[in-house]
Amino acid sequence: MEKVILVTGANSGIGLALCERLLSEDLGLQLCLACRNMQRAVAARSALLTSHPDAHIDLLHMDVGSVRSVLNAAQEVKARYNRLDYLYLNAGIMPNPQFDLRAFFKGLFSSNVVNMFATAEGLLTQQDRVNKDGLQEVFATNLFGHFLLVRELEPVLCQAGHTSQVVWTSSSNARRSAFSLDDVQHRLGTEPYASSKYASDLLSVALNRHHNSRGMFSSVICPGLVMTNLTYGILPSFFWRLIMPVMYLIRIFTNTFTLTAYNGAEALHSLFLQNPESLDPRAKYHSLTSGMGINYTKARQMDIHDDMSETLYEKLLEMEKSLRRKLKEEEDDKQAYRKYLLQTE
Ligand SMILES: NC(=O)C1=CN([C@@H]2O[C@H](COP(=O)(O)OP(=O)(O)OC[C@H]3O[C@@H](n4cnc5c(N)ncnc54)[C@H](OP(=O)(O)O)[C@@H]3O)[C@@H](O)[C@H]2O)C=CC1
Ligand SMILES: CC(C)=CCC[C@@H](C)[C@H]1CC[C@H]2C3=C(CC[C@]12C)[C@@]1(C)CCC(=O)C[C@@H]1CC3
Repeated sequence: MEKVILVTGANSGIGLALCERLLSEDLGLQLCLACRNMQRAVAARSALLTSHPDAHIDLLHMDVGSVRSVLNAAQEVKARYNRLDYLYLNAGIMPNPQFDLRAFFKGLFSSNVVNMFATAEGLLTQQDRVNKDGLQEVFATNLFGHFLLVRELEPVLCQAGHTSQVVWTSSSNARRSAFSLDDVQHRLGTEPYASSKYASDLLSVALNRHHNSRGMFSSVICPGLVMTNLTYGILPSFFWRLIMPVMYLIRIFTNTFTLTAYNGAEALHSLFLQNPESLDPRAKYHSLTSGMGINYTKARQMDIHDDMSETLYEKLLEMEKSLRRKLKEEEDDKQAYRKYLLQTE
């Protein structure tokens, strides 16, 4: 039977490279590219079909940052497929990044230099905003929309006699000190990206606790530093090209500068080949590239407390409940208004 794979944010960067790699591995896959921009989704599908003309590739409109869009898309998935084997939660944003040049130069001459290049700790802040659902945009896109998607897709992910894999594209930028259970959306801080990625690490552990017994397994990967639209938002592409020789040099010391989307998708691809039951639920799987350009995946333990991951899970369930209630009320109001218009005509 064809394996069914859904990838969010599949129209560019690491998501698109993953699709390319999966098709090179196995042409008998049913790939579903879930994207917010259908024009870019069509272009991505065409590019994949150019290298794999016999591939089965569907498109699905989904804005992971919008509750309504996620719910509609999930309905569509359940109507199209009767089971899902892999769910890659890859879409992500880092809006308005600010690079702290002073901290960078200070870090360059400190003993923390390798860690600074690997994690960007202390170097980046972002400006977030509130979206139409009243949620912080980074939280809504990188975490909550994906959480809702998993919840909605439970019937196709958790099926008797079948295992499924949920894979989060997290980051080395994920940091416990950037996250607070009192402010899970990171309304008050300046590192919403690091916070949302740490939250995804916590959530993955909680999902395993609640769903492993029903055949659903969740894992977390880090793609390393990859040249994509996301990183071109931090520094312009011409600048990245200019410092490329330095980047290859740094790679010798960190192995985290994977640099290409193909390399960055290494851990995603490697998880695809593994039995989900054999994966460590508390590990983050890192895509790494050696100084010689050899790709490999390495599991590292995450900095996670069980009680913290459970509290986040409960808070997300609460948030889901109240957003669903709000949507229902909006729907009821609309219907009442339509009825009123019909009566007054
Ligand atoms: N590049 C890097 O160095 C690293 C990246 N990551 C993570 O990797 C993942 C992929 O990013 P990357 O490939 O680098 O960057 P890209 O910007 O190339 O890819 C991000 C993808 O997510 C999509 N996306 C963004 N917002 C939404 C939304 N609301 N609904 C649906 N899709 C959306 C984008 O679509 P669109 O084209 O419409 O914007 C795009 O397809 C992200 O989660 C990122 O945080 C983690 C560590 C390092
Ligand atoms: C000389 C040289 C290589 C300069 C680049 C300095 C910084 C712009 C980078 C150093 C570490 C990088 C990094 C990221 C962005 C660019 C850096 C800050 C990420 C935050 C990108 C998104 C992630 O999810 C993790 C990356 C960690 C490393």
